[in-house]
Amino acid sequence: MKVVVALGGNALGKTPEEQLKLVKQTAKSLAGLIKAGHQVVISHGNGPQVGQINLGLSYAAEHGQGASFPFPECGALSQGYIGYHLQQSLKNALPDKDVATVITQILVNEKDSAFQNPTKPIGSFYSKEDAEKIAKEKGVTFKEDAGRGYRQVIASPLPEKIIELNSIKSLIESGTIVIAGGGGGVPVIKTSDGLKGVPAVIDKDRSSALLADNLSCDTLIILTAVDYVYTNFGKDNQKALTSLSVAEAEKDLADNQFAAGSMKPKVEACLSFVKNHPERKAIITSLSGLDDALAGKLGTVIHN
Ligand SMILES: Nc1ncnc2c1ncn2[C@@H]1O[C@H](COP(=O)(O)OP(=O)(O)O)[C@@H](O)[C@H]1O
Ligand SMILES: NC(=O)OP(=O)(O)O
Repeated sequence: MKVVVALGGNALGKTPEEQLKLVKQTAKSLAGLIKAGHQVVISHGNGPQVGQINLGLSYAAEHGQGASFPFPECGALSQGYIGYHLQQSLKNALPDKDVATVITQILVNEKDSAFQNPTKPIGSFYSKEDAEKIAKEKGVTFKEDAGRGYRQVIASPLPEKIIELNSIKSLIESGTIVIAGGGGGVPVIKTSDGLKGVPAVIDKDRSSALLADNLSCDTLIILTAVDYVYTNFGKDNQKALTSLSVAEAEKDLADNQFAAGSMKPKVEACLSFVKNHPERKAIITSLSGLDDALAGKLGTVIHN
């Protein structure tokens, strides 16, 4: 199997301690896959982390402690922070292997309509009242996130091209375990001066699907906080989906079964990866469910 495994930012806990514990557990499952001879590339989200980094550095700047950090720089910091935990945990699980995080830039289109309609939830969850107050004070946008509260949202353009793809391929060929495309990749545009970061957060599910496609993978695994994709999620009649064909997924998407900014981009990314590729499959399950999902006992499998 050639697989990209994407770890959800929201599933990585709220503190460095929680994140390291969760990453360590997942690294054991990933190490098992690698030991079994599969080619595994790892990516991860950064929604809560990039929001916290941005908030903390903005607060410091507002209090005269250094400069404020633009979003692309915050995205790069989040790749280092989460990549460090993954690198350390994988190295501990597989001492004979080399592990490396590639700070990854991903090209987006500056005319992408996403820049006019922010949808990507970042940072912590707030009550409606607090969200309205902060939105007014700071001139930022908040949206309700899948029944969990209100979060700041930022533009989330589509990933078009992975700038460091050749470096990622070279590292894989040398036998290195690669962590890439973290936080969806730092979004950059082409200018007459070369590449330039833009204030946005790419959806890591979409960039993980692009990475898996570019690496000719047969499998994309998205690990999040739930064991399955559900229809009627959160309602009395919610139903766990063990198997989801392209046609079924398209119908459920049209029926608005999957929340925007959370489960919808995951299902769309899996669809884009498997559609018209009968040899491919995608799995959505929980971080702790990876072993069971690989044994076919848990998770939602998206297929043709
Ligand atoms: N139809 C659905 N099925 C399962 N989970 C859903 C659904 N709709 C919304 N969700 C929510 O989406 C969350 C996963 O999205 P998110 O937290 O953004 O992912 P990530 O772990 O990648 O950061 C789940 O934990 C769940 O709360
Ligand atoms: N960048 C990104 O998609 O992050 P999450 O996985 O935290 O949503």
